[in-house]
Amino acid sequence: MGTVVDATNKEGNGAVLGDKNVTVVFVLGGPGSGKGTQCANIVKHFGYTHLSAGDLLRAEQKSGSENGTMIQNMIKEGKIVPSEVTVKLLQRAMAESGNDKFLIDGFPRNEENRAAFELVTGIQPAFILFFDCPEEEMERRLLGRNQGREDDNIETIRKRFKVFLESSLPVIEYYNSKGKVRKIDAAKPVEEVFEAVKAVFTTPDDKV
Ligand SMILES: Nc1ncnc2c1ncn2[C@@H]1O[C@H](COP(=O)(O)OP(=O)(O)O)[C@@H](O)[C@H]1O
Ligand SMILES: Nc1ccn([C@@H]2O[C@H](COP(=O)(O)OP(=O)(O)O)[C@@H](O)[C@H]2O)c(=O)n1
Ligand SMILES: [Mg+2]
Repeated sequence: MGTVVDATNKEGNGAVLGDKNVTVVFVLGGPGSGKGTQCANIVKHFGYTHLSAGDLLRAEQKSGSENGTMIQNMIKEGKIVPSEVTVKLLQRAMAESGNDKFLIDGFPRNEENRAAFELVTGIQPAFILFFDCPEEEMERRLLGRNQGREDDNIETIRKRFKVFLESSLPVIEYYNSKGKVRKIDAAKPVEEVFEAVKAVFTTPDDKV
């Protein structure tokens, strides 16, 4: 059964994706678990469009939007931006992509994100790719990421870990109870992690 995405474009001119059937995979895992890295690989092999909620928020902040200062403050504190903002950015990016298969990376990060996306788009994810990685390894990766991000400092990293445990893990548990989580050992080298990811995307049940 298909899902109708009634996405609204920048000018608010209504349905852009029309009645396209869309497939959404949520890509979750702690900060530094390798979500962005693996999404780039999945895009090359499986024809998905990668939408990183964090990247969309950073772009919105830099574009001088009225929400710019709020977004910057939330990111600096490792807090989760209200869903109203993030869901709109995701909807717009989906509509503009022209694709019908999406990896939504770093979203939903809390129950509010999850419920708002479902309510507004009516979309249920095909499955959840969960990158499981110990905190020490994630910390090491974030401190070495070198992308000039304002939140990759030890103070903010600790806050992001706390938010992950308190707000994001319960969302993963929610989907796990529905049998939708595909858990990957993300502590291994990039190529090995991708082998496990490929297996998920080529398993018949999940061939989407
Ligand atoms: N399997 C891995 N082993 C070692 N380093 C990794 C691995 N996956 C990603 N990295 C590195 O760790 C950092 C965080 O990865 P990234 O994909 O940005 O994670 P996330 O989007 O989950 O925060 C980057 O510098 C990336 O190059
Ligand atoms: N759904 C989301 C995703 C990110 N964010 C914000 O953006 C920050 C960076 O998210 P990200 O996904 O780019 O970070 P990583 O997990 O990739 O390191 C988060 O710590 C939040 O402050 C958000 O508010 N809501
Ligand atoms: Mg990322």
